[in-house]
Amino acid sequence: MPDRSDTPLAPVLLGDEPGSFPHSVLAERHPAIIRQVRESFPYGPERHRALDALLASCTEGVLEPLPADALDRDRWTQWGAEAYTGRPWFDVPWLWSESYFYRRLLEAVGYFAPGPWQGIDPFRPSKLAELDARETDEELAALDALADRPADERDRALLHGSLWGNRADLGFRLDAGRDETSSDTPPLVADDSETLWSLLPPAGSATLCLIADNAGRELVPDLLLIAHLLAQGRVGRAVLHVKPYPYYVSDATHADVLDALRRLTAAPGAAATYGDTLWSAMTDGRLTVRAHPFSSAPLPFADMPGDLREELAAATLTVVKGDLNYRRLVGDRRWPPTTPFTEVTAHFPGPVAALRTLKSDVITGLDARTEAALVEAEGQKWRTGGTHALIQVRT
Ligand SMILES: O=P(O)(O)OC[C@@]1(O)O[C@H](CO)[C@@H](O)[C@@H]1O
Repeated sequence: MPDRSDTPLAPVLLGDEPGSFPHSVLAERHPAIIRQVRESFPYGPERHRALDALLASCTEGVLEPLPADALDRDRWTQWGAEAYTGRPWFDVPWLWSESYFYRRLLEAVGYFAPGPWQGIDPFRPSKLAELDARETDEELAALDALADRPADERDRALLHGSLWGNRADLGFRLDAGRDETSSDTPPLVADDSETLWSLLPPAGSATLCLIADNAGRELVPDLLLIAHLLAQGRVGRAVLHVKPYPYYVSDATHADVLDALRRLTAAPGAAATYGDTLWSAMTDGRLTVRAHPFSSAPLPFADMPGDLREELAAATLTVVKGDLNYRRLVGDRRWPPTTPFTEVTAHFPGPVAALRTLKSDVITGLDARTEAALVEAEGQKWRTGGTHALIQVRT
């Protein structure tokens, strides 16, 4: 991360503290994900053995190097593999070990190797179930009532749909025992939405990059937001950044975009109109989908490569969705919550907006009163419970 003399760097989050959220992800969530994946398809004995080996490695062992013939081995070396392989999963930066876990999981199910399981997304059954759920029908039906509302109400509804859609990630739901907090504190802990709208004036034909997070019930409202912005002329061109391979259980890939798009175009009522807008925008090049390798890198966005930096620098606004992308945007560190968002995102190549529900410890840009009220009401649970959200913008 570039030097910012006025904001000293906070310590990087590791997973080594029993009782902490990162530790619970490594010690409990990852084994649960392996169990879930094992049940998702009738994998044969070889795949089961590889999943067993990963389970042993990630709970009691060390990070093992990728196979010598892995096509992305050099890329992982550039991303720090030599420094971290051979070390216990709990002792390296949490962002690194978590991201590497998904790479190893795909290795275990044969996602990359030539053969029958190549390219089969182990999370697809749960992603499709979510897309097919009754709740998705209900959310899409609500678009009918929106059609007659004033423009500013529609703007707000679609922005908030995309924001709160982030609450619906499938990995999060694996934590069945996580406490639901009820609190009198406002759901939005920061709200720079006025600034966001000022960057995307009507008929301004801005270029928007949206760095997507989860598929299913998050991606659908993300796509609806993009369709709305295109239809309003607030955006002339949009680029949707997705993951190059299945990641963090429910993160969106290109295949998930196509599933979501089909869901929209096949829906009754207004939803199909949004779907048609997106379909024609993809067809004529106003909407493109990108799967840059760095999208699944175990590194903060401050380390993004030059080509991606250039692309994002040319955007009027980049919207960064979700919790993991927030960690990558501000740096996965124990920042004091009042650390200015504008300073920790100074490295970003252009104007950037974070839309995120709070599901991990990292937080910046709070005012002292908000932080104090949250702590008073909930201790530290507001950081990880997914019950609060933020819209933060750096112009
Ligand atoms: O990025 P998302 O989908 O909003 O959230 C991902 C998440 O649920 O998974 C990670 C823990 O595994 C945390 O970064 C975060 O809580």
